[in-house]
Amino acid sequence: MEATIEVAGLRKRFGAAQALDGMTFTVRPGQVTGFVGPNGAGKSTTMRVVLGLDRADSGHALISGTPYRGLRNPLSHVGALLDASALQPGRTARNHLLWLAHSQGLGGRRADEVLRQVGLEEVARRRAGGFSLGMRQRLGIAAALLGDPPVLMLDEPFNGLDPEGIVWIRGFLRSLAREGRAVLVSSHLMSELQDTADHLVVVGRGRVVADTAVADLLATAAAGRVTLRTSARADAMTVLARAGATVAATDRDVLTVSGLPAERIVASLSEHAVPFSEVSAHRASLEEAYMELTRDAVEFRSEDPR
Ligand SMILES: Nc1ncnc2c1ncn2[C@@H]1O[C@H](COP(=O)(O)OP(=O)(O)OP(=O)(O)O)[C@@H](O)[C@H]1O
Repeated sequence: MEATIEVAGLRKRFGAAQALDGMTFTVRPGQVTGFVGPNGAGKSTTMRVVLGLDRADSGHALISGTPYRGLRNPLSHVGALLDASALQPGRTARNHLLWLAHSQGLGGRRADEVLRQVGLEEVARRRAGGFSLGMRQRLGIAAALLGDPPVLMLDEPFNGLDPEGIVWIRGFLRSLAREGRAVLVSSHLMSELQDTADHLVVVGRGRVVADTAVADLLATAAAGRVTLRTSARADAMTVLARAGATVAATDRDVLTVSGLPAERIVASLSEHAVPFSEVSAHRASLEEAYMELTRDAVEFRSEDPR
């Protein structure tokens, strides 16, 4: 059976709040899938339902074709990081993992292996209560990896990390996916998933707003746009607008031009002796693509029920 997470038609209400409203998507192996949406969109609730910690009112959630409760030795099928602070502060990192391993019938050797994998071997015998948030996140990921599961689910693993920690998690998630695992990572910041996610499931108000390959999303967002670097921004804007282009100022000396092919941009600027140092196909950022994707869903973007 292929390593997957399948969520279909999940609905879940907490009092007046419809936390999940038909949530449906599939997470495939060999990819990092970003699970993105504003606070309260239903990401954590979905993960809790997948792990059998919350019961959905309707719909179903399967891990590699089986409901969580039907899995034998669940840690060897799915690893999860839901809350990095969920540990006994008095226990050492290693004892925390040994305790988890033994509770699941796994050997102690795995504790040392995963500590090494996440770069915590030097602090393995220090009490986890004194760990920084970044170290706790690493320990949480180590715990998720104990059973060497083909499916991983991490809720906001970037939260509170310094830039070095973010770079580490990005590389680590990519390597886990390269090993063929299905990796689902939630975030409320699209920018965190840049250079990490291969696929995106964008959610709002308990349902999927977009389910797309990152490459397709970026290509659509970049379509037909050209980046122009010039020290004469005002002149360039005037000349290109006259030539029929739509021009937006991106940075102090950078313009994003649409509606005019690169060769016509070069010709117009040269004709009017406007200096420029770069004309290139625009590379959209994930953040930019996300804004484009949700542009028409203003209601969704401005939503913050808390
Ligand atoms: N145990 C609960 N009791 C009551 N309401 C809840 C509970 N858990 C979640 N909710 C509500 O369900 C909705 C979805 O919350 P959820 O935490 O799943 O969103 P999220 O996308 O994970 O947000 P965040 O990024 O803030 O974690 C919110 O309106 C939230 O207030």
